[in-house]
Amino acid sequence: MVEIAQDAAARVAELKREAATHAISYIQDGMAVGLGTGSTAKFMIDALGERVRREGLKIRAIPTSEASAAQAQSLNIPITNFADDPYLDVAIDGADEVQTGSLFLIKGRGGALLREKIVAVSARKFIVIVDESKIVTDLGTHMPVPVEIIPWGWERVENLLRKTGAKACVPRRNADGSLYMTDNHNIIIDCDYECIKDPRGLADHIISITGVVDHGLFLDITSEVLVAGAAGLQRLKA
Ligand SMILES: O=C[C@H](O)[C@H](O)[C@H](O)COP(=O)(O)O
Repeated sequence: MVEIAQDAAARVAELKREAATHAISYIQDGMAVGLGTGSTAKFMIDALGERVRREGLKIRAIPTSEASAAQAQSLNIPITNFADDPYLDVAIDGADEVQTGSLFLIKGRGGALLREKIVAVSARKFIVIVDESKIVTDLGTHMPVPVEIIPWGWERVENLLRKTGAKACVPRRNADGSLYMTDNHNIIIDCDYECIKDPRGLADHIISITGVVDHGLFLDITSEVLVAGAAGLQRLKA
């Protein structure tokens, strides 16, 4: 039983690596690049670091989390900022769910949704890299929508989030029971909708709540999705 689970996890990791490896072919000398967060983005940053090392690829990067920044620095990928690079040529990131057709996403399982969204909307091209298990017909099927909120008065915001149609709203916690803190020193409420029929309406409702900083619905942002699956690599375009 344990071995079967390990095999399945290894297969998924291989697919993530495949999507990540294809994505870095979009990156060329001189580009400013957004670096995502999570296990798929980690493969992408590793592969990018390898191109910097072997080919002398000259790029500048804005990472979407402290973890991705540390990884990029360890691989000698130069870091830039929005003062020097207000627009990025391309950003590459993973996702928790991708809706077929619309290419709307749920992101933020790793807690990096806010910086990820800032980077994604600042990029001329936003490339999403996933294994095929992330593709859904309706958002919310497998994942809750993470909502980043300021810590002060969070219980009030949680109450209001329950009124957005969520079946459950759960503050994210660390293993020791303390509230999980994002890199921006905010907290996250995971809202489970089971099946989101009106993503735009829901996004508008959530963002209208004072105290909400942002949410993990990424609508009308994605340029292309690279999906690695058993049958090979598929490119979904907006
Ligand atoms: O906050 C985390 C991000 O949105 C990740 O990109 C997302 O959770 C996908 O992560 P993974 O590539 O590990 O499945």
